[in-house]
Amino acid sequence: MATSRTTTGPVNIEIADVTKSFTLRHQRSMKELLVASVKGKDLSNSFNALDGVSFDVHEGETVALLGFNGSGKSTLLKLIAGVMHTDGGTIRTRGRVAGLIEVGAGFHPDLTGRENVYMNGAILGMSEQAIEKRFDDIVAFSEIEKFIDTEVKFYSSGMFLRLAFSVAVHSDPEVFLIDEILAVGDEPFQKKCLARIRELSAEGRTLVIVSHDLDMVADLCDRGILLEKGKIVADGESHEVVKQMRG
Ligand SMILES: Nc1ncnc2c1ncn2[C@@H]1O[C@H](COP(=O)(O)OP(=O)(O)OP(=O)(O)O)[C@@H](O)[C@H]1O
Repeated sequence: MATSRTTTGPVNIEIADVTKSFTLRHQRSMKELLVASVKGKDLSNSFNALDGVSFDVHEGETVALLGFNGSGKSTLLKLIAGVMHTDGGTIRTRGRVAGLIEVGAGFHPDLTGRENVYMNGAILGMSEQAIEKRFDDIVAFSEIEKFIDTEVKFYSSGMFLRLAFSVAVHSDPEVFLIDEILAVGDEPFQKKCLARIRELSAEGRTLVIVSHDLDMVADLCDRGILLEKGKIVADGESHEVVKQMRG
């Protein structure tokens, strides 16, 4: 069960009135385009994946981003991670942010696991000495010792996850963002990751997690934020918000 935590610490993530829109691209025939231009009809199909989203996350909070498919959870996490930019509003983060957003993202396919650990560690703000010092621990946690000198293009998605998760937790992040990807790990590794995530949370790190495993995230996180069509419709104790989501 999640324990209740104080939310009066410093703000780690500040999200103010964020909007993000995407354009749906349809194949159009020349005739359709011609008719539309004569009639002055707009065929572009832009929609708001996020629409005026605002909330703060305080240091040490554990937050589950909840919502059905397409509600905007991953988009929001990508914006917080800085791998995508907002169309409106602002996002500010404080401290080192480590994001596990897409399996294999940030890894270079032609480099070996070892080379990617160094590259990824540097991207996450670790010095070369810090990576050297933690290298053996990183590899041991990932349990892919045998493949560490293999080019990662030959890795399975579970092996990517193992290495990426291991580098991220050893980079000592203040803010840890995780999107669904734990699902590609096998059960023993998922359990090990969850135990490590619980340790990070007990140490007072800030976590924001997206998962469709509602019972797992509700237990892991104190707070749940429910998105529906890009808007926040509930923000409260995680089990309560999951209950609301399930109707
Ligand atoms: N790069 C993109 N280009 C166009 N549309 C996008 C892009 N990324 C996301 N979308 C759209 O934005 C909406 C929100 O997507 P997002 O991936 O954030 O939802 P989600 O809540 O994470 O969904 P899921 O539970 O299915 O993973 C969806 O309609 C999706 O199709």
